[in-house]
This record gives sequence, C-alpha cells and structure tokens, in this order.
Amino acid sequence: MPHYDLAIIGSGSGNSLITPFWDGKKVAMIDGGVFGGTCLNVGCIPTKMFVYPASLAAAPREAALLGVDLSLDKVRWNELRDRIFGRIDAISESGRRYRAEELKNVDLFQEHVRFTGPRTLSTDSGVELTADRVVIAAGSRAVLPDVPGIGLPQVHTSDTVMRIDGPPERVVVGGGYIAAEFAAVFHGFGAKVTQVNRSQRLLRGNDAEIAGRFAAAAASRWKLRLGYSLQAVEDNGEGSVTVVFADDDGIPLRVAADIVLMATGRVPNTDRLGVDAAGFDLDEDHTLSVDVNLRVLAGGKPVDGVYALGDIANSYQLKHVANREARVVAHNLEHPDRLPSIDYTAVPFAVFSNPQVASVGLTEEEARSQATGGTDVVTAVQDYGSTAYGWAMEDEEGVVKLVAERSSGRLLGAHIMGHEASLLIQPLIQAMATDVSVHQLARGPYWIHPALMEVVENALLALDVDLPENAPL
Ligand SMILES: Cc1cc2nc3c(=O)[nH]c(=O)nc-3n(C[C@H](O)[C@H](O)[C@H](O)COP(=O)(O)OP(=O)(O)OC[C@H]3O[C@@H](n4cnc5c(N)ncnc54)[C@H](O)[C@@H]3O)c2cc1C
Ligand SMILES: NC(=O)c1ccc[n+]([C@@H]2O[C@H](COP(=O)([O-])OP(=O)(O)OC[C@H]3O[C@@H](n4cnc5c(N)ncnc54)[C@H](O)[C@@H]3O)[C@@H](O)[C@H]2O)c1
Repeated sequence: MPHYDLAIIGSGSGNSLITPFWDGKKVAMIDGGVFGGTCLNVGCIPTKMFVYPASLAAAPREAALLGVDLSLDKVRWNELRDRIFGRIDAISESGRRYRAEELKNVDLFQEHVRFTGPRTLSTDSGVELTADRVVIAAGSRAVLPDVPGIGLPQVHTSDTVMRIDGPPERVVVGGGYIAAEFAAVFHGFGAKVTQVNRSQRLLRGNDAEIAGRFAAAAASRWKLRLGYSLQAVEDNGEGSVTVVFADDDGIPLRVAADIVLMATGRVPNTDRLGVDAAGFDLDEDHTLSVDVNLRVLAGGKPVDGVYALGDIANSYQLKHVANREARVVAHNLEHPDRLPSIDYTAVPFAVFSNPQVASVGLTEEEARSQATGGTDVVTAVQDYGSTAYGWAMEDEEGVVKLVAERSSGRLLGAHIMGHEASLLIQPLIQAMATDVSVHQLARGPYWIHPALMEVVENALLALDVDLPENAPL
C-alpha cells in the first residue's frame, strides 16, 4: 500500500498546496475529473471569457441611447468558443502534465477516490493509499431538479452549455447567479432569452432594493417570469423543447427553447467521498465540518492532519474564498505547531450579469434585524446617474447602496448594481476588512473627478453617521 506525506483530493484550489516545502516528500494528487477543477474548466474563468465579448455584442443597443449608431454584424460563436477553450484546455493539460510527469515528488491519480478511514483512501481502480496528512478540496457539483424530460440533450448545466455548437436562438434559464450571468451572455449574443424563477425574487440573499432593481433591469432586456416552478421538459421533435412551468395556483407557463440552462444550485461532493467510513462530521448544508484552522472534525474534534477547503467545506461557493482557505491550509500543513485561523470578515461577491451586481457585508434587512431596535442603522442610496460620469453614460439604472452603523461610522454592507460594480466595490471591501470608518474613507483620500467612482464617494458622504470632532473635513 503506497504511503504519502500528503494526499490532496481535488486539483482545483487544492492544486496550489504543492509548495516547495513538499520537495523531497511524497505527495498524492487525486482528481477524478478534469485537471484544474471548476473555476478553470467550467466556472469563473470561461464564463467571464463569454461575458466580456457578450458585453461588446450588446454595445450597439447601449450606444444608440447616446447618439452613436453601431451595428453588430455577426457573432462567430464557434470560433469564440474554440478560442476560449483552446486557452483553457491547454492550461488544464499543462497543469496535469506538470503534476503527472515533471514533478518527481508527486503521483497524480486521475480517478475517483473514497475514504476507508480518516487517512486511508481507495481509488476506483482499487489502489489503496495512506497519508500522514490529507486535504479534502473536492468541490461541489450542479444539481438537477427531478422532473420528466430532464435528461433531454437540450437540457444543460453550466458544465456543458458553454461548449454547444452554434449560438442558440431561444434559451431558458433559471434564477440564481449562474442563470443571471448566462442570461446576459446569450442575450448579448442576440438570443431570445426567457428567465423563469421559482420565487418572486431574483438573486436571493442580496439586498432587497438591489434585487428588485436587478429584476427590473433584467425585465427590460429579456423576458422575465417570476413565481413559476419547473414541471417538465417536453421534446418537440426537430431539435427543440418546450419547458413547462406552473405558478402556485397551477397555472401553466410553456416556453419553447433550443437550449435550457438548469442553474438550480450546487451541492458539495461529500456524498461521494465515503465520509461515513472516515467518521467526519457534516454541517446542515452537507459541507464538511471544519474548525477555524480548517481542520476536519469527527465527533466535534479535529482529526489530526486532515484539512478541508473550498466548496466542500464552506457555503460561500466562491473561488476567492477557496483561494484564501488554501493559503491558510498550506500554512497549517507546513507549520502544525502554529495554526492561524481563517478570517471570513467582509467576504464579497460579484455577479457578472448585465448589469453587474456586487455585494459585501450585511443587507439593510439583516443590519436592521441585528441592531437593537434597528435604530443605529443608516443607509444611503446613490444613483450612478447623479454623478458626472453617470451623465456621460446616460445611466438610469446603476446604483450604490450603503449600510452603516450611525454611532461608530462603521460600514456594515455595500451593494452595487451597474457598470463595473465588481470594481467600484473594492474600496468598500477594503474599508470593511481593515476597519476604516465611513468618514475616514469618504474624507481621507482624494477621489478622482469626474470618475464613476464618485458615486461611491457621494454615497459615503450621504450616510448620516455621527462625525467625531477630529474627522477629516
Ligand atoms: C458557472 C460557474 C461560474 C462561477 N463563477 C464564479 C465567479 O465568477 N467568481 C467566484 O468567486 N466563483 C465562481 N464560481 C464558483 C467557483 O468556481 C467555485 O467556488 C470554486 O471553483 C470551488 O473550488 P474548489 O477547489 O472548492 O473545487 P473544484 O475546483 O470544483 O475542485 C474539486 C475537484 O475535486 C475533484 N473531485 C471531487 N470529488 C472527488 C473524488 N471523490 N475523488 C477524486 N476527485 C474528486 C473534482 O473532479 C474537481 O476537479 C463559479 C462556479 C460556476 C459553476
Ligand atoms: N460570480 C460569481 O461569484 C458566481 C457565478 C456563478 C456561480 N457562482 C456560485 O455557484 C453557486 C451555484 O450557482 P447557481 O446559480 O446554480 O445557484 P443559486 O443557489 O444561486 O441559485 C439557484 C436557483 O435555482 C432555484 N431552484 C432550485 N431548485 C429549483 C427547482 N427544483 N425548480 C426551480 N427552481 C429551483 C433557486 O430558487 C435559486 O433561485 C452559487 O452559490 C455561487 O456561489 C458564483
């Protein structure tokens, strides 16, 4: 039975753990899927490589408002797709080759693995291996609703929809983050998009005002139907399908489509890992239970030398969170006598739809329900259109919403929708992470005029927080 100093399950964020510290020691890297994991192969990176050209394709519609007439001649979808995956597949393959052939201290197992004990593993082909230390970075996967017709070839998840041949004319998508991004991509490329969501609110978990404004923006671009749940997908013959939904009263909605994107959430891969045999604890959302040092728990106690990170261990399901956790785990593997904790202060996210949405911290509802009597919470809402750059863009939908604590001037949350929201939010994330108050951030640094960032400066200035005597002017 081969024995390793370190075994890593998952070559996504887990791949970064093989630092020079492991030179001269034996490492097993195990991945039963495509080398490099979700973000590189089917997640953040390829989606954004579609988002950017789709935003260019959408430009004629937006430019016409400003008196600039552009026209979109053609989207060379297959070429665009092949350029994207030509780049990504090559990175995945060179990463795989480096681990498999060039790193002498690493054995790459390209197969599925299950625990048979806390530090013993068995691969699908029957290799049994043991390791002193194990890192579980086995990620999550898309789940599909169990309805008739779900297996039809026109039904896709994000794993397959980016590889289709030719742009579809009619697309149906759901209501989460993935759906919001793909709705914008397909709409940008000229498809007739219908977005159907089970609940009345898109992008759940977001501030209600931003979610409402996003729904209005989405409805002005593509067809949006809220309050319908999926019943079935029917084959129409000749390549198309009808997607059947029903509202709470059973009233049906039938939408014909060439492609259906099911984006109904992702589940952690714990059910396929044999965690029972290892005795590991699971949280309510089926992620692995870990302590603040990211050590996996069994019976509430950390298992010596076993760590977990990424989508299998947290409910954020975000790559920048997995990357931060990987840095903590890499440190803790190398310095077991000095274990820093993971810090989840001010975890942001962005949805790269059209318009973009970005968010960090508490929504107004959360802040008010957490504050005593809800009285110490102040908010400010600033439209992009209220700034000079917003005038230049004739922007009528972009918005910054800030939530703060009046007495301390602490920023509690920031929520932005509109052009480059994912960039505009960064100084606010910085302020929350480093405990810079609203007045220090608004009045300390100079803000470039007339940059779009002035909308953030003005929102900060509009917050009715108590100013200390020594606050900058
Ligand atoms: C379409 C899409 C878009 C996204 N966009 C963004 C974005 O813009 N920004 C963002 O922050 N996040 C985004 N995410 C989320 C992000 O991709 C994930 O949070 C991140 O990739 C998780 O990394 P991980 O290392 O935990 O898992 P993964 O990268 O999924 O790695 C897990 C690996 O483990 C392997 N594995 C699993 N089980 C086993 C087993 N039993 N045996 C052997 N191997 C196994 C899998 O094959 C896989 O390669 C997106 C996700 C999707 C699906
Ligand atoms: N830009 C980003 O950071 C980004 C982009 C894409 C994905 N992600 C990550 O990937 C994860 C998964 O994304 P997602 O969009 O699949 O999930 P999600 O949890 O955001 O949304 C799933 C949606 O599907 C609906 N749904 C679930 N089951 C259903 C059913 N049976 N019938 C009808 N509707 C149903 C839910 O109500 C919800 O609106 C997210 O949690 C996110 O963290 C991040």
